[in-house]
Formats: sequence, C-alpha cells, structure tokens
Amino acid sequence: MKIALLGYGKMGKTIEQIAIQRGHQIVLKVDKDDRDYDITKADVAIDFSIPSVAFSNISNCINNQIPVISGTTGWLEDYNKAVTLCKEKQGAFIYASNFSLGVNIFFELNKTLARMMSNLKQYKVSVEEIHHTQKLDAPSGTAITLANDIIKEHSNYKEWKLEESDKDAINITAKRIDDVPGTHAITYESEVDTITIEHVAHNRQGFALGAVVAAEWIMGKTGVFTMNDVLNIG
Ligand SMILES: NC(=O)c1ccc[n+]([C@@H]2O[C@H](COP(=O)([O-])OP(=O)(O)OC[C@H]3O[C@@H](n4cnc5c(N)ncnc54)[C@H](O)[C@@H]3O)[C@@H](O)[C@H]2O)c1
Ligand SMILES: O=C(O)C1=N[C@H](C(=O)O)CCC1
Repeated sequence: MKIALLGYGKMGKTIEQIAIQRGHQIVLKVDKDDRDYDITKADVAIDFSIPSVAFSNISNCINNQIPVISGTTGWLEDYNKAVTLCKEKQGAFIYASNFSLGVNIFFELNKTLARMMSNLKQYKVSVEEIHHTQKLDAPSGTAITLANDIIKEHSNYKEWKLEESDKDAINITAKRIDDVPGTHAITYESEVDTITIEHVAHNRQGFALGAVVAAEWIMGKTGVFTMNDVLNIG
C-alpha cells in the first residue's frame, strides 16, 4: 500500500518503521508546516497529529476519497461531523482512541467487569491514566473510552469527571510522568477490598502495529468502522 502519514511525530515515525517492515511504502509525510500536498498520491492515510488539526486532516482525506485511519485524541467534539461526512461521500474511516491489540482486549475486560459490578453498590469505581509529559490532552482518549464503556454497562454512573472527587461520577485521574508510553487502570474499591485491572504499554509499537493493520483492513471498504470490526472482537 502507498501510505500518507499525517503527523510525523513519535507515532508517525513508529508507524513508518512498522509499515515498511510489512512491505508498504510511505509516499507522503505531512507535518505542521506542510500545506499544499496531494493526498491522492496515497492509497490510505494514517493521521496521528494534534487535536486542533485532526478533523481537517480527516475531512481532507474523505473529500478526496482516501480511506483514513485516525488515532489522534482530543478532537472528539467533531467525531459526529466526520461520521456524517464519511457517509455523505461514501468514504472509509476508522477512529480509535487506542489501536493496540492489548488495549482492545482490555476494553472488553473493562465492559465485562463493569457488568459484573453493576449491582454491587458497595464498590466505587475510578480510572487512572499515566502518560509522558509531552501529551497535549487530558484525560487520554483511552481513559475516556474506558469511562464511557463503564457508563454504558454500570447502572450507578451517568458521567465522568477529571481530577474531581464526586461520589456519583467516575473520577478520572491523569498523571504526566517522564516518558511513560501509556498506562491505564480501573479500580473498584470497597471498605473490605480493592479490585484493579491494568494495561501497561511498554513502548509505542503496539499502537503503531494496530494502526497499520487497520489501514490494511480498510482497503476496498466503505463506511465508518471501529477496531472491534478490524480485530473481530467484542
Ligand atoms: N490511538 C492510539 O493508539 C494512539 C497512540 C499513541 C498516540 N495517540 C495520539 O496520537 C497523537 C499523536 O501522538 P504522538 O505521540 O505522535 O505526538 P507527537 O507530538 O510526537 O506528534 C504529533 C505531530 O503532529 C504534527 N502536526 C502539527 N500540526 C500538524 C498538521 N497540521 N498536520 C500534520 N501534522 C501536524 C506535530 O508537529 C507533531 O510532529 C496524539 O493525539 C496522541 O494522543 C494515539
Ligand atoms: O501518547 C499518547 O498521547 C497516547 N495517546 C492515546 C490516548 O490518549 O489514549 C493512546 C495512548 C498513548
């Protein structure tokens, strides 16, 4: 495949390595100062940029009939607009807050655990995420997915809050430490015990491999998809 990288930072560079190992070609690398590029040179685009430009990068791909995979977090207020545009133009689009296989398994564990805990009112749930200090958004996209999935499955919670102690909400704590690639933990706490499930990324390879696999999978398809479609889980 001929791949366009929209965002050539930490993730763009890791994706480049993995894409080449899997026999693909990088035909375009777009970063902050690049303006007049021709996206139609690519078969597929992979966007790992910054929150303020993700929607315009994605729209440009859809408007030019280029399938697009986006892992950029912190732009979800425009997600429904991207879905509508994709349907109108019969494009192909996947957004995932986390492309790693391990986290997508963790998402399923989180939903199952939330269903099991739903009637056990003595436990209070919380979410913690830890990332490197360069991260622009908080809470992480992955923490938002985890909290929203708990809300869908658990009868006690209707909303999440960042860095607040609210007994009726899922409290999310976001920590920023050195070079941490991404750690997420869900904790249920009662007076007598604590249950924690945790995912720890050791590096960015898992995120990057998932994004390349999603790009391979989307070729020849039209529609709006998720990583559950790609991995056939959930
Ligand atoms: N979904 C996942 O699995 C996953 C995994 C890791 C990171 N992320 C997300 O991906 C994004 C990128 O992460 P990163 O660690 O590579 O960040 P990074 O800061 O290393 O890279 C972002 C790059 O985007 C560039 N950029 C700025 N304006 C741009 C524009 N107009 N067009 C294209 N590029 C532009 C920046 O110059 C930078 O090089 C973040 O939102 C992060 O949260 C998601
Ligand atoms: O490094 C980042 O930034 C990450 N962002 C994603 C998120 O916000 O959940 C995924 C993990 C790494």
